[in-house]
Amino acid sequence: MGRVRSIWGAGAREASSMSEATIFALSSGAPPAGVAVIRVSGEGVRFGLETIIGPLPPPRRAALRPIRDPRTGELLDAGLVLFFPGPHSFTGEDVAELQIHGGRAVVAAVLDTLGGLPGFAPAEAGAFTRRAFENGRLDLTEVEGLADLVQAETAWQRRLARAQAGGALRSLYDGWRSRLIRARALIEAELDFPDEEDVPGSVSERVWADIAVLSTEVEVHLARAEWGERARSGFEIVLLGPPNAGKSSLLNALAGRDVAIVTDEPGTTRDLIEVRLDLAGYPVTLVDTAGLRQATGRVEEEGIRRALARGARADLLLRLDPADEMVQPRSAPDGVAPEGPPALRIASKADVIDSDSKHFLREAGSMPVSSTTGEGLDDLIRAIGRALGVAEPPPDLALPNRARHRAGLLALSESLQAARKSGLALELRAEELRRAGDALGRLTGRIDVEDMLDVIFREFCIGK
Ligand SMILES: Nc1nc2c(ncn2[C@@H]2O[C@H](COP(=O)(O)OP(=O)(O)OP(=O)(O)O)[C@@H](O)[C@H]2O)c(=O)[nH]1
Ligand SMILES: [K+]
Ligand SMILES: [Mg+2]
Repeated sequence: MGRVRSIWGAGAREASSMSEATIFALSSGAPPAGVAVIRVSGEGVRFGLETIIGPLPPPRRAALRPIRDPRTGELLDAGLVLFFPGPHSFTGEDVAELQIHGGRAVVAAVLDTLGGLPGFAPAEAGAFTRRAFENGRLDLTEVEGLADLVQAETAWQRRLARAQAGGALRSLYDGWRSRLIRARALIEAELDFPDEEDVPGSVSERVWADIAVLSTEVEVHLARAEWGERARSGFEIVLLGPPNAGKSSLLNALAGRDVAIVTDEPGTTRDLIEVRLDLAGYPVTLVDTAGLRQATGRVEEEGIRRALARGARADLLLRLDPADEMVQPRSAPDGVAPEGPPALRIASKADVIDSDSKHFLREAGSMPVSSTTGEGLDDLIRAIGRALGVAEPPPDLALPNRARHRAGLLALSESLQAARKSGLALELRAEELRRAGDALGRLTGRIDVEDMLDVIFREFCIGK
């Protein structure tokens, strides 16, 4: 006991000279779980580990250790301990991971013990990643990729996030940056020594040729932003049609579960009903709505108003009409559907018509679908992919995928284009190249990003 106390006291003095707290957090999911991973980062890691587990394990090698509360000497748990000395760690600081049993009381006791160590403080959301960024282990695009990877729900979200966290955008942008630096150096030389023979005109020509190529590469990359943003943040698809067209049934069929109430009563659905779906790897919000008709009461009227408003800002509409009525119209089709978003026309309840009628409907541009038998659902999912323009993924996964990227790339592209104006004085063209470099620097977080950091790191969960 006495020995433990003396270490405690020494640590407290050490901690007061530390610039930043040693942070710790439960990095795995909420207990109870089979295993819990607690992560610790900062100058106090060595001291903290020695205090609660005894001798440090060799770097990057898992070792089974008892974990004790130094205040009482009580054995809290035994678990695998990993030590990653800085700077070659996730944060760039000394890092430790404790893999312990994932029971609530075990996790609580170990967190409480860590919190009792001098200079130790619970990590805020994103704090580990923020240190990794500040220590130059990650650039801003990799940080964003990690945030997306943790949030990814669908295959395309995972692929994009994995590529970006692994440096796909970083290496592209760093490559562009090196080319810009080289171009600027050559232009500066020409500005400094305008009359010298050793900066021949052909050098300058090559510089501008490469800037032209770079400018095209940026344009091509920027053109993929829409794809990237859609694959990352998803689409909204709204079901519209007359009462009893089978909208709620189709929502349930696509969701694979019983989300919305289905009855043979027209006017069953009144509120908007949303489900988040993974449609062929893309995140989709599918919205069921009230059937469109002359409303019979205030509730239904409001339901229809909401249906139309939501439909008007959808990425895609699914317009349903019962197949038998499309083959033999009994009433004029409703004319109230919103204009604007692209729409797929669906002939619902296709199980009640014969194959000649289906052929006729396809020819007329409708897709026969049956929620009862599942017929036509796979075709519908493929058609949705085509209608949204995501059916053909771009050849690589280095894709701009958020408004921040789009804005930065636009600034970059504009500066490059301005720099290429041959009528402009060389000084001004050089200045535009400098601006292009700044735009890239903001994209990767090398410069001028303090104001954006809080926004970006807020996306993280605690322990990451
Ligand atoms: N045979 C057949 N019947 C269907 C199909 N889809 C829906 N129905 C039936 O059609 C009726 C209406 O279905 P809903 O899904 O409630 O239709 P809705 O468009 O949501 O109706 P409202 O919410 O009232 O606007 C129910 O009796 C369903 O069982 C289908 O694919 N085939
Ligand atoms: K109904
Ligand atoms: Mg319904």
